Amino acid sequence: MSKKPVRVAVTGAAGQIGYALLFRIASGEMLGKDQPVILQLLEVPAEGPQKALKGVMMELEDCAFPLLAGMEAHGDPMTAFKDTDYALLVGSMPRKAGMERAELLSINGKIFIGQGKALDAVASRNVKVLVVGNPANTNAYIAMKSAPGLPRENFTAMLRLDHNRALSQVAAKTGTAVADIEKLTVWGNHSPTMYADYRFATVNGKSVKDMINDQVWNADTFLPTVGKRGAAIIEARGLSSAASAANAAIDHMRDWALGSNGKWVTMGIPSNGDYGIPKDVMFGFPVTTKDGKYEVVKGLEIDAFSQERIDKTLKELTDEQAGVSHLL
Ligand SMILES: NC(=O)C1=CN([C@@H]2O[C@H](COP(=O)(O)OP(=O)(O)OC[C@H]3O[C@@H](n4cnc5c(N)ncnc54)[C@H](O)[C@@H]3O)[C@@H](O)[C@H]2O)C=CC1
Ligand SMILES: O=C([O-])CC(=O)C(=O)O
Repeated sequence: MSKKPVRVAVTGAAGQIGYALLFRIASGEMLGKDQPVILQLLEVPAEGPQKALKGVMMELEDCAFPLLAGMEAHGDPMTAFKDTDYALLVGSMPRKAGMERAELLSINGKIFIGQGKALDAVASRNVKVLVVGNPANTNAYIAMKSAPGLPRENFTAMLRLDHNRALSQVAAKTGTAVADIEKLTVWGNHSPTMYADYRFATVNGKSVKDMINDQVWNADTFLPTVGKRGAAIIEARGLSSAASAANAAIDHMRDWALGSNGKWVTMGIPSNGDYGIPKDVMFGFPVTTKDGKYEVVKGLEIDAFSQERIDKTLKELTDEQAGVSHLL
């Protein structure tokens, strides 16, 4: 018997990430090739974005996806999020060349108050929320704090693009395949302060750290390359990452919903105090996922270099949090 459709809300659905994301959700790449979906699409309630959204929906229709059980266009989160099981909060302004993501907080932060409240009011009580819109960690924190009626662990921020970027850099450096690399993670904020950490990573059981054996490369090449990759894409494309961001959103939601089969993945999640990160800070952690739940990988040794990096990215996040406390 075929499965009951689930409801997937996507905001910023007519934007560039939306365009790279919706077709893959509708084709079953996010929730499985046997899971029908109903897309609940939110755009700004103005003629231009709504018209563009209609165009995207016409194209979705023209794909005749067997798993697309329905789709709706919305201009109000209170209707867009009704009974939704999954919410991908993408809609917000992207940065331009020369900006840091934190600079978007004053523009984008308030979007996540209204959307958090709407999720609180109308979404499924089990809704899984992924915030993509930047600055993603603090926007996710804002949404979580605006939705006190929902479990806090349902709110997550996207660090998966950073995780995937780190995987590709490590694969290139070691001459190995990304698929063979395990136990890599990215700690902290989706910003240049993030700490991509391959100390525990292995390729077919061999230590990546031993294979690379070059702390200068780690500190001076790897970390800046991963940390500033978003800016490098903007510099090259004139627009911020879209297809790779959509791909990471699919990876994040797929693993959360369907499980990571014991593999480590990185998710931005509200801290429970692990590794000394204060409760509720929306922080990138290594997690494993199973049965729709994530669990932080515990007991990892944090050496002095790593602690310094973790402290730096934590400080940035607590500063961002303090900057929005008057809104919450
Ligand atoms: N966390 C991550 O790893 C990444 C995050 N991003 C962020 O994702 C966001 C979206 O990026 P793009 O799709 O490239 O931008 P875009 O400008 O192409 O599309 C954004 C869309 O959101 C819509 N929108 C704006 N406010 C909205 C609201 N309140 N409700 C619903 N829709 C709204 C706009 O009308 C627009 O269609 C940006 O903040 C960007 O910085 C981008 C790449 C990676
Ligand atoms: O850098 C940006 O502004 C977009 C983004 O978050 C990324 O590509 O990592």
